[in-house]
Parts: sequence; C-alpha cells; structure tokens
Amino acid sequence: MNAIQAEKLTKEFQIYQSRKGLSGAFRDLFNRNYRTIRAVNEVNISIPQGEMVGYIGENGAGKSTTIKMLTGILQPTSGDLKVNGFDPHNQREEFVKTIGVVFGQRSQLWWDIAVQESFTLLQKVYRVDNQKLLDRMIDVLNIGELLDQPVRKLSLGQRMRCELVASLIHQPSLLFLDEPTIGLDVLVKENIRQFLREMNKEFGTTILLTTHDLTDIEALCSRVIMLDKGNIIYDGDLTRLKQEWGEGKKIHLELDQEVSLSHLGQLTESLPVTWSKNEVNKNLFTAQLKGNSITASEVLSLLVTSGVPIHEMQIQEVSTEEIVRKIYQEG
Ligand SMILES: Nc1ncnc2c1ncn2[C@@H]1O[C@H](COP(=O)(O)OP(=O)(O)OP(=O)(O)O)[C@@H](O)[C@H]1O
Repeated sequence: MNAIQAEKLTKEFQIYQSRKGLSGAFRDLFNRNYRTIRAVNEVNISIPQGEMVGYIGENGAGKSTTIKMLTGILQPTSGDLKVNGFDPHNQREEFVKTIGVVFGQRSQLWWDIAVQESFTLLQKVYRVDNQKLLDRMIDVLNIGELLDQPVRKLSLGQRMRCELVASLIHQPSLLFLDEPTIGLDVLVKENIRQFLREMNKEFGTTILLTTHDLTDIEALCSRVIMLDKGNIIYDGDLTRLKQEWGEGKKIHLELDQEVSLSHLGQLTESLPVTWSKNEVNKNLFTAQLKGNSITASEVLSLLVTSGVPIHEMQIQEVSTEEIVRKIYQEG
C-alpha cells in the first residue's frame, strides 16, 4: 500500500467578485457574482512508504491546498484519494492518528502551558505511553532545557524543534512538513534535517516536505514533485532534474596574460564548451560546460597541456535554485 495515492485530485474554490461602483455594490447585496478557480488540477501523486519527497512550486501554485486535502482539512472537489489507506476527509478521526503535521506558520502546542505539559497532553490525546521515544527526540533536538517554559516564550527555532517532537509523539508513519525551517538559522536547520533523516531511517517515516528553501530538499529528498498553477510539471529524481535542466558546470579562469577567445575555442573545439570573456578584466574567462558529458578536469588538462597560463581558477556547480528558477521562467 502506498502512503499517498492520489488520482486526478482536484480542488476548486468559488471566489466572490464585487461589482464596480455604487450600483454594483447595491446589486451585490442581492445577487453575488462568483468566479471558480481551480487551485489543484487533476494531479496524480503516488508516494510509497518510507520515501522523503519534496513538494515545491511558486507562491499560489497550489501546494498548501494539496496538503490540506492530503491531511483531510479540505475535501477535494473531485478525484480519488487514499492516504495511509484512509479517505482523509471522511475518515478523519481514524486517519489523523496515522499522520503528523507541522505547519511552519502555525502551532499545535498550547501557547500558555509548559512544553512538557503539551507533550503529556498529546500523549493522553493519542493514548500513547512512549516515554523512551519522547526522551530520545528531546535529546536529539536538544530541547531538554525548554521543557518547563511556556511555548509563548520560545524563540522560533526553539518552538519549531518542539513542534517536530509534538508531531511525532504518536509515532505516525507519515509526516507532512510545510515550511518547517522558515526563518531558522543554519545550525537549527541542520539539527532538524539530521533529526528527520534519523526518523526516516529508523522508523521508515514517509515525509512530504513543502518548502521554498531548496537546500532543505537537497539535504533530505531524492525525489521532487514540482507544481505550477495547479498542475504537476515534474515528478522524479532531483539528480535527473539537474541533468535535464542544468546547464552544466562553469569554470572561471584568471590567466596570467590576455589570450584570444578564438584561441581558447580552438583548443577545446572537440568538447561541448562555450567561452566568454570579462569585458572589464581582459584576463578573466568563463567556460560554460554543456550537460554532464564532460568533466571540468578534461577541459583544464587540455588547457594546461596547451600551455595556457592559468593563474587562478574556480569551478561553479549549477544550483538547484538556479534550475528551478529557469524552469519557472521558461515554462
Ligand atoms: N480558501 C480559499 N478560497 C479561495 N481561494 C483559495 C483558497 N485557498 C487557496 N486559494 C487560491 O488557490 C490558489 C493556490 O493557493 P495555495 O495556498 O494552495 O498555494 P501555495 O502553492 O501553497 O502558495 P504559497 O507558496 O504562497 O503558500 C491561489 O490562487 C489561492 O489564492
């Protein structure tokens, strides 16, 4: 059984549109004008148990709407949906025991009571008594000193670590994370990522991670699903995405003396490389390697054996962020 199985999942919203002017406002009182927007359009998502998947898309692409349907908050307009074998909206009571949810912007902890009390309450709500796991999570996420503090006094990073523990207290097999590291510093981010890797490895927890921070995706997910205007435009390996859309590496060179572009072009004519020259500093050159069929060392060894006087060099990898930006720009 797949953790998530969605077929032609669709969500439409009716948006109220006000008419112009005073007479329009008057008419609105009696007869409202509505427009339908399709936030999620017939998406198919199939996620096996134990996988960590990144769900990405621009603002308004439909990510949150999808997550709300997958977690049972919203009822789909149409399509088939099974999450952990349940219909999330109609079997909500049974279903929620099998999932954990962290919305970066919202808290599931009780604001005015101590963190430890929230944990105890959640253990009672879910009827679990797994102190060993709880102690371990507290230890890994380093929140021992926060347990007697009320949630409202915690910093964002401290609260997020507590939220993660709260979401996993009942040992769910599936975890939804919506922007879990938003606004956190590098160390806390790394701590959270390490924790998620451990949970996934040890308990086989399936994780669906929605984020605008692609470094989270790179650190955790081998698979990425990309949404654009309610439609899935990519579903697959992060490495394949880089291969198909990445422009390949760049080599930045500083030479000891000026060399002509055509000379460099001739030296590397057997390789898929294009050269450009810095307009201001005539000794600076950039080689753009196309695709992944050649390595930077092949280009460099050709230059060195041909006596090109290299003073400094830097190899630049194409980042996932650049690739995603390019996909959105080019459509
Ligand atoms: N309750 C609602 N009523 C009407 N329209 C909505 C509602 N919720 C979302 N939408 C619309 O659906 C579309 C998708 O919104 P959604 O919040 O799912 O996007 P998102 O990908 O999560 O964006 P972001 O990254 O900004 O959070 C948007 O056009 C939004 O205005």
